[in-house]
Amino acid sequence: MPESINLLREFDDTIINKLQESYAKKTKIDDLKGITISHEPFTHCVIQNLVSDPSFVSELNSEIQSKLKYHKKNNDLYQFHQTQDLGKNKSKYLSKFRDQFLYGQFLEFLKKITNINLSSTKIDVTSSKYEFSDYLLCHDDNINQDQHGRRIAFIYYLVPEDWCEDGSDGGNLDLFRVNEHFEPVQIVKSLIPRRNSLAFFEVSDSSFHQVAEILSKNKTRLSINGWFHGPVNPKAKKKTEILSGLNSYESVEPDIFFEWITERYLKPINQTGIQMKFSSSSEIKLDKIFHFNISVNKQIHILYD
Ligand SMILES: O=C(O)CCC(=O)C(=O)O
Ligand SMILES: [Fe+2]
Repeated sequence: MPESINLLREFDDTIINKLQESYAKKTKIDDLKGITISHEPFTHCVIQNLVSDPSFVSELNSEIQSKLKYHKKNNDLYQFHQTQDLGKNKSKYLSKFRDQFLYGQFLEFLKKITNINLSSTKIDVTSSKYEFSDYLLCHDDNINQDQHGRRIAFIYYLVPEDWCEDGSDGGNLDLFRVNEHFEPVQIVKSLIPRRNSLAFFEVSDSSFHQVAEILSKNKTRLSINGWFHGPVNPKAKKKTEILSGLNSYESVEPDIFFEWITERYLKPINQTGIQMKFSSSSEIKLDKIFHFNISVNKQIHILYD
């Protein structure tokens, strides 16, 4: 195994400057040493042939498929398999990819191109596996955060070499245009995953995307993906959606709140656990959160009063 893995071939300053300029001025770059930057529907970048050593790519591919544990994720918004956060995983190739590449060369590259002061201590990393009929419906990756949060989403693809270029295997990363209310309205770009390529984009209130359903019955869409963190872009702060006529939670009297919520959710220790789980997996299921004796009518009355 090589001592260090190289992000692409070496980049000289002329290339870095061109990429920086394209990112800042929203001009298009089409295949500059395998790198493409486009701004429709939102700024995104694809780097082909990311890791220069092909044997590293196949070792990494076999290692994650044989050593990592994938858990089924399934609800009405998605269906695929994913590992836990791999921040502390010690597998040989994966840890090299994470520590030398993501926390090293690639972080420096991203900071220069995007001009964002990305954190050098917090990168979320997981691996995802999509098989026949799996999908991930439209979402923006943008979760409410105060000071620090997800800034750059990245996906490194380890699909088989023969993943169809015409889209017939499915699994495109579809990008949506938003309307004036920042609602996703239409797919205007579809990125076909390619082995050893990496896509990244800035997380914002308009970065809506989805993984289209996998159509291939025998190919696996494997990836290493996650988020680089940094100071939250104030412009990307999500507006809290309050349905018209629906009271905001601040207007619910404390007494009513305590009457509703079951005791276990009021214990600080449980709240800390919930917060940690939610921060790491961005989702949580809270069983029996309301007392049974609170009637549906009463709930509706309080909400819509
Ligand atoms: O795999 C991809 O192309 C995108 C994955 C994604 O959007 C996510 O995991 O949030
Ligand atoms: Fe996403």
